[in-house]
Amino acid sequence: MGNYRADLLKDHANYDYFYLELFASTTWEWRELRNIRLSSYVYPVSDEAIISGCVVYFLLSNYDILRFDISRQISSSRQRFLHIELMGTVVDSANKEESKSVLSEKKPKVVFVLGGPGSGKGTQCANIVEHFGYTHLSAGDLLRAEIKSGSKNGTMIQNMISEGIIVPSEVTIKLLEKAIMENENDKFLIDGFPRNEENRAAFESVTGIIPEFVLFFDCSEEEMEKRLLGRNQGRVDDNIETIRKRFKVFVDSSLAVIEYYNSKGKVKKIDAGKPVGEVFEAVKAAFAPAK
Ligand SMILES: Nc1ncnc2c1ncn2[C@@H]1O[C@H](COP(=O)(O)OP(=O)(O)O)[C@@H](O)[C@H]1O
Ligand SMILES: Nc1ccn([C@@H]2O[C@H](COP(=O)(O)OP(=O)(O)O)[C@@H](O)[C@H]2O)c(=O)n1
Repeated sequence: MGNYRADLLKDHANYDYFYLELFASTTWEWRELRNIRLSSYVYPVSDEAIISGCVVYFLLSNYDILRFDISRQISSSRQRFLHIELMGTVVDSANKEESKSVLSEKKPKVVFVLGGPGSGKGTQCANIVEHFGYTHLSAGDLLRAEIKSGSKNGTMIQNMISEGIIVPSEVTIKLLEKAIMENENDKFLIDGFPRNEENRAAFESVTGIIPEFVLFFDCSEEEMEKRLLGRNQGRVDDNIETIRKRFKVFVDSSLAVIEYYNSKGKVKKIDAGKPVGEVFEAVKAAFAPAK
């Protein structure tokens, strides 16, 4: 059981600050815990905590469990520290092993399609399917279908999409694996995944799949915002407040994935700010066999 504050100090990445309100039924007082600092890579999965005595447990998006011991709040004259510990990770190891063997037998060819929200990933994937015979798997569509199916993860996924937060990898990877296994095709466009380093590393280790290449749709926020506000598909996250959060998540978490694949020479960057037809000309060139 590591000390979470110590972990955070080692990590110089971005932090997000959370606010917690607790009702002390003995004193009938609300206690406010401000500025709970978590690395931006993780988020509380839901606002439901498990409480036992003076200890509050939260499940985080990377399946770590965060433990707050309210009775061990340390005060100094200027600052108040909260005693926070990381409790270890929830891992579905049996399932991981099973899926690895199944997918590694199939050995599908995979192209990741990445880019900011509204950069035109879905639009161009439809064109690629028609011209190059791939099957399109949109991570966002699979998650939305999971909500509709009434799955036990539905509420958690719904909350995270409404906030523009990235759903834990285990959930998304299972949906992708299932979709790949259920389809006879062996060529897949995976759109909107991996969206952070956790997504990327977990997908590689669970499935053993390395993408052929990564198509990156590069587009200005101004243009993406205009497109999302005009998309009109009734999506809960296509409102200005959530759009801004999604842009932040893209810059803070998703760009790192593109940089990783760029360092491996796998990124094909497309200027996605142009009209649909022009973007598709560039996409076609990216799929053409190298001469
Ligand atoms: N090149 C483009 N120029 C103008 N509008 C576009 C272009 N590509 C897509 N769109 C529109 O922008 C919106 C977002 O596109 P979409 O393909 O759904 O993006 P993403 O899958 O990256 O979120 C849609 O309404 C789509 O019709
Ligand atoms: N790999 C992924 C893909 C999407 N998502 C969630 O689904 C939302 C919508 O993703 P999307 O790919 O359908 O849409 P865009 O944001 O690209 O327009 C994201 O904001 C995330 O909340 C996720 O958690 N993990």
